Amino acid sequence: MNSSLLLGVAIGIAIGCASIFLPYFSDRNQGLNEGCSLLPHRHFWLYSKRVLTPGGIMSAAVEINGGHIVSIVHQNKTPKQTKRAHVIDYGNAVIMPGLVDVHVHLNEPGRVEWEGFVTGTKAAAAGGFTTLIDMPLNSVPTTTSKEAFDMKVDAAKGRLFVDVGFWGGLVPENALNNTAIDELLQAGALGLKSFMCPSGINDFGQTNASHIKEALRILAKYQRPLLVHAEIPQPSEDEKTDMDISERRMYSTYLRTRPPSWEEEAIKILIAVSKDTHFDGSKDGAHIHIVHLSDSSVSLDLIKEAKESGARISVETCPHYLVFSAEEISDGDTRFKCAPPIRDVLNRERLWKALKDGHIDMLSSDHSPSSPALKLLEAGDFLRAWGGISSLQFGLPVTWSYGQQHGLQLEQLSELWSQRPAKLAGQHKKGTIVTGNDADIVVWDPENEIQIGENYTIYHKHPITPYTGKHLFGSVITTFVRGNMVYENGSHASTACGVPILAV
Ligand SMILES: NC(=O)N[C@H]1NC(=O)NC1=O
Ligand SMILES: [Zn+2]
Ligand SMILES: [Zn+2]
Repeated sequence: MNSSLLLGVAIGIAIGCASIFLPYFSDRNQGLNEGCSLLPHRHFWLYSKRVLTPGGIMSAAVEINGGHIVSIVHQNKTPKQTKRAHVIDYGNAVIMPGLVDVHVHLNEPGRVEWEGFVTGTKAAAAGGFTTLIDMPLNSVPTTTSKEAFDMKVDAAKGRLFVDVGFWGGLVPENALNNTAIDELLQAGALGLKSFMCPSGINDFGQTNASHIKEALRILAKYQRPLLVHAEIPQPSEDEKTDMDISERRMYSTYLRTRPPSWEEEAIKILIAVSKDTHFDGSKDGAHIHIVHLSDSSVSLDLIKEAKESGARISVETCPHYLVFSAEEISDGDTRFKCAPPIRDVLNRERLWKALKDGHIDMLSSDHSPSSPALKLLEAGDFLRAWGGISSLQFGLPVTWSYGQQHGLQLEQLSELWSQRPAKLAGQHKKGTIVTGNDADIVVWDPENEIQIGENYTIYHKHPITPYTGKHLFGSVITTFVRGNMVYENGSHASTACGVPILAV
């Protein structure tokens, strides 16, 4: 045999072997970045008797390849394991879209002692969240310029266990500067966020109607939303400046300082502003999203009316407004301090009704922790403590457990936590289990009982939370982000392979 023939035979054998083993190799290795996933496969099937799809909950197998959902097969049996694709049979556990939280304060760079990309996204993964959208405060600098935005994205690289997008900040300093806003949006901000009252952070000032109107003009062009903390301080008759600590410890004092009229006034102005946002003949208009609605009375009625008359307005509420009530908050227990405040039981029950009836579009955590000292737990001073509740990891079991008592179906819960928030953030490949979408999935057991406490690992930077001691239903088994198994039963992937999501 001459040498060229020998070479030909050798190549032939090599190709033959490769084609026999190629499917196996490609499954194990193609696109697989060591450490990103607890599962050494890129091509696999997830099977369970309860897969939540837009067509309902069904017994099905979901095929995942290269980070995407490539098929969904309605079947009553687990698929056969092949050399090409690995199969995980989750039995009766629920397979549903990973949760998307559009309102999280990760506080990095600059205030990593409050929370951070690593701790926050590990908590998210353990709670079944696959995408977070980070607020432009309380990091240092606040995300109000292109430079600050680029710093934020740089700080996030290699530190994310789930995917994270970013809202830019709208403040008086940039609101009337079209170039600055353009640059922020071109850098990749998914939309803007502003406050109509003091934010608690010095370099994030409050905006007025003119600032908001000017920003909406630019946002409409990009078709990205403006998120607004809708409270405007109202003059009050019993405003006292000389309260002693015993008065400042009372929850009723704090509640009186931020009445529903603050929310009402802001929402009235936003509705008025939103009426004419069809700038330059644009037919879609700008989108205003009201964050963390607490008042379910006049404020909610105003929103309902505006929506009925065609305004492009959406609204979120948070688990703490749905679970707790003013009546049960002990004086001095500043773990419950947030803004707007948690109101009475009647208010809470009306929020549930609005959620069930579809008047509230989505849920978000408003996870806004601080370092423990700032919560002033010892003094219990409600007026001076940091306002913000730490809760990111518990969103799913909390809203499922209390939602069940209020007749909320699993399909509705998934719309509120995944489908609608993904849409708000412009993430059309996320939020639903459909062919072609990112394989962002949570597998969980809705019947399993847990207690937030000693035997429950909290991954937030600080464990301080008003949910401590709560008995809940629902435990997360596995979380997949773009096909990477980033969390399973108490373990995270060794490498942080979540990516910063930039608007294009
Ligand atoms: N700055 C900040 O995170 N504030 C948040 N905390 C809170 O309770 N409401 C908010 O808007
Ligand atoms: Zn807010
Ligand atoms: Zn917030």
